[in-house]
Amino acid sequence: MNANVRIRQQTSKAAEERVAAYDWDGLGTDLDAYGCAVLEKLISPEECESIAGLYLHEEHFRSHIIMARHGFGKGEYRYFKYPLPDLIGGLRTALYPHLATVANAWSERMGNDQRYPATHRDYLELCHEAGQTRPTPLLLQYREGDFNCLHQDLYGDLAFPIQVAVLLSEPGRDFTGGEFVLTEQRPRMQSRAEVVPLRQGDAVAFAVHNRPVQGTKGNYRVSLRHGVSRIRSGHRHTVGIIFHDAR
Ligand SMILES: O=C(O)CCC(=O)C(=O)O
Ligand SMILES: [Fe+2]
Repeated sequence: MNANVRIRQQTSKAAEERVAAYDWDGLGTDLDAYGCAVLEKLISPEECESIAGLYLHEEHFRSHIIMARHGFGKGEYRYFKYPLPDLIGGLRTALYPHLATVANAWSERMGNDQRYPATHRDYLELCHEAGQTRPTPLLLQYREGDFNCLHQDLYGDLAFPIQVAVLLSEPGRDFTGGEFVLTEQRPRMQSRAEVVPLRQGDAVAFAVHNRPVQGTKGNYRVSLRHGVSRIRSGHRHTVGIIFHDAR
């Protein structure tokens, strides 16, 4: 085994262990109740700095999006290339099976036939067979005045229904404003908003587009969007981990 392979395996083991240490029953309960759940301190401040620092190194990325050019808001992001940086790839692989359990329960409750395989490798194979082969993990950068409009990260017919975003900057110190926001549109009802307080290194797992809500007459389906409120001052970086690949 060469040194690179060994380091990669250590990182993915470390990612698996850190992810397994969370209370997944509690996170599942929060996802069911609110459409989101927070994994506090998923990555260390040093790891946050080193991931945010990749932004300037174009060789890690396949594309660069200036949000204002597309009407997505204001700010910018870059999609990582394969192979993903070890920590991000490791977390994507390690988070997936826990989230797939929730995703499968949601599918069943919404009366969908879709079931998600137990490993991310098998899920990616389905994406690739469907022509969705481009990696979706991304690194976002916001400055004062920037914001991210409410949206859904869909990149083709296949969509894994839960995604994760990790805040790489420290609120109050590195930036102010810039809250992570989720909205939930209930059928024939007014929308509900959820603001998710995060510290540096915290991850939020949240519904990508739909989720079931338990009502008095069974489950109904709500439609979600997420975004970021205006950055009032400073700089804010996040890394987004999306489990389906893109067309
Ligand atoms: O910057 C954020 O907190 C949200 C980024 C985002 O839209 C995503 O990760 O999909
Ligand atoms: Fe997003």
